[in-house]
Amino acid sequence: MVYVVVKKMNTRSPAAIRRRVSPAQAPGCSVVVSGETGVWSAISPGSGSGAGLGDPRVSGLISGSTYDLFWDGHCFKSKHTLFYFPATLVAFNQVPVSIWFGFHSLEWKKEKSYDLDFSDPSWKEKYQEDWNRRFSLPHITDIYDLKPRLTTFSLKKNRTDGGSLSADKWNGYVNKDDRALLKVIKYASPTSAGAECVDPDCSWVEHWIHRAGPRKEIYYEPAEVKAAIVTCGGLCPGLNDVIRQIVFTLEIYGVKNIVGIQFGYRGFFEKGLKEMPLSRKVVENINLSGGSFLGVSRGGAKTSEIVDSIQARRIDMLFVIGGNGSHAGANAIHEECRKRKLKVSVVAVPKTIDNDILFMDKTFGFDTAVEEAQRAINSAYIEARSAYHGIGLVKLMGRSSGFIAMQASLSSGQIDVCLIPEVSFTLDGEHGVMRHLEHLLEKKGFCVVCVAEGAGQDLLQKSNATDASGNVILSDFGVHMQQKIKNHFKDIGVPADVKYIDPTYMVRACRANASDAILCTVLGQNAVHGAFAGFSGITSGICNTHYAFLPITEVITKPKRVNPNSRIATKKSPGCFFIATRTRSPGLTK
Ligand SMILES: Nc1ncnc2c1ncn2[C@@H]1O[C@H](COP(=O)(O)OP(=O)(O)O)[C@@H](O)[C@H]1O
Ligand SMILES: O=P(O)(O)OC[C@H]1O[C@](O)(COP(=O)(O)O)[C@@H](O)[C@@H]1O
Repeated sequence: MVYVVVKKMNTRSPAAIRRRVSPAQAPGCSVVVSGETGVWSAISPGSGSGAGLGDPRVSGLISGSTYDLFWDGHCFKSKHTLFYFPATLVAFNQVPVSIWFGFHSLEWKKEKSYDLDFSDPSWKEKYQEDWNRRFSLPHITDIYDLKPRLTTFSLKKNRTDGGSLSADKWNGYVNKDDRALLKVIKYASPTSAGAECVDPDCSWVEHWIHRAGPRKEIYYEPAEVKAAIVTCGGLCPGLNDVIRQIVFTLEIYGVKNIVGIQFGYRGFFEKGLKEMPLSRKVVENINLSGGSFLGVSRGGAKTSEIVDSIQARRIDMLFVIGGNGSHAGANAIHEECRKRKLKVSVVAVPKTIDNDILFMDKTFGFDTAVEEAQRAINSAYIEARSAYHGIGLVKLMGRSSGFIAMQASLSSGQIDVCLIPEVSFTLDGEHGVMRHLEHLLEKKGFCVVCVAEGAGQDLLQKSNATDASGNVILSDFGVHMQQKIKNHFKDIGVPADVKYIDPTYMVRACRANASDAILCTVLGQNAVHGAFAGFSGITSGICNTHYAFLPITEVITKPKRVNPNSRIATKKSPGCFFIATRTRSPGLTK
């Protein structure tokens, strides 16, 4: 299966940055890349003239056929095309193919370089080899012939007695071959609860990822390093904690030149946004408040200009704290630095209250957001409980993933209905949400509903509008629900007192809670260890309870989403349920 991930491109100067692949290199390869209608920037036949969105050949391509992909001199046979946030500039001929790539990065991966043949006795080795290749970490020695030096980050002083090694042998560093297992359950059968299987027998297959932490050898002279930190996307509790830890850890290595880039990627090219010199003294107390000390922004990512700026500023290490979009940006910057043969380490730290980053147990800020969301739920509950036929309605963030709504609902124990983007439902009719609310008012006299912002989008009028980063601007489902409930009960002549709470920005503007603060500390430290170890194009996360480094290309293939059939999603706090399908009665899912 070939995945092509093309994300959020602005088309300001596409012609200047097209990269052409010769059709002659792809004999017999029948096209191409697919994507979401509406965000294609331009598609043109071989001549290169832009055809655009309405082109019937494009619709034909998008309508679910199977195509092969030509990339990098190879024709990859694919069984599925599939994709996510496309918007790159692609031009094609029917056969053979020619593809131009737009200036924002097109990340692609071969998920498998072959079709797995389970009758082949060595299929497992092949699978694991492929996995190891995919999860290997890009390193500056891939393009440079560099010798490491002994680290300046000493752990000796941290040793406590009682270890099995003598003091002179113990060092506490992470070995470059250390790995953590991403998946630890051995399912006896594909029918086991939550089973994720590679083959039909659900054989045990090891999925190893690289362990994060300080290495004994480093690839930079700390005294010569200039390190920069940038925070992008939306706010998230803990941003300041991560900035602070990165600065502290850089200083421990001996770095003197640390700067903050203001207001996201924008700070790289917007005149008037100066670098902020950072030091322990400057960042000492920033964790005491929410927000980002450096400022954040969406949009404006022009990779080549950013790298020009990195070059001009002589930055050696760039720490990008952000979500899926920022990671795609970080990877594009890393690739561009490689192309220009710059010795720069680009290391990301996953940030988003949505908790939608692949492979991560959780992203920092998520816990805090859930905790904060519960205050709103509790208020909605009190309002609903105290009113005659009260209906409390809370809208929480979660563009494409309903983790906050789900966790806040489960942990509060006060929610009757939770609607998330991953589960479709109807509002009207026998099996609709409204009928269930009627039933709740009749039985209990009140009810509380929680909706994620991305829920029910198929029931609303679609908008093609996007924010500055290219994220689709969603229709407001919370407001829609509020009106819908009011109108419904008015229509059926049943009194209902609806109280609507939208705490979205309060949930993410607050300071990190204790558990997030610890997560931020470790993630920030590990990001610095990763950069000094010479990795670039990586991210630092917590996966299966272990701190790990992952190649960015793997974590941005798609957003992590709630599995509505998972055991956590189906574990219900008393009275709470998720609308399960269009056809089943919500009442029956209880
Ligand atoms: N595919 C991409 N390539 C390069 N930069 C990107 C890409 N997608 C988003 N960005 C940039 O990353 C930054 C943050 O993206 P955004 O989607 O707003 O937030 P998040 O990182 O939280 O997902 C923005 O400046 C945006 O322009
Ligand atoms: O109003 P803004 O700043 O665009 O943010 C809204 C978005 O922020 C989020 O909470 C998280 O976004 P990020 O992935 O950028 O952190 C989304 O759920 C929501 O759609």
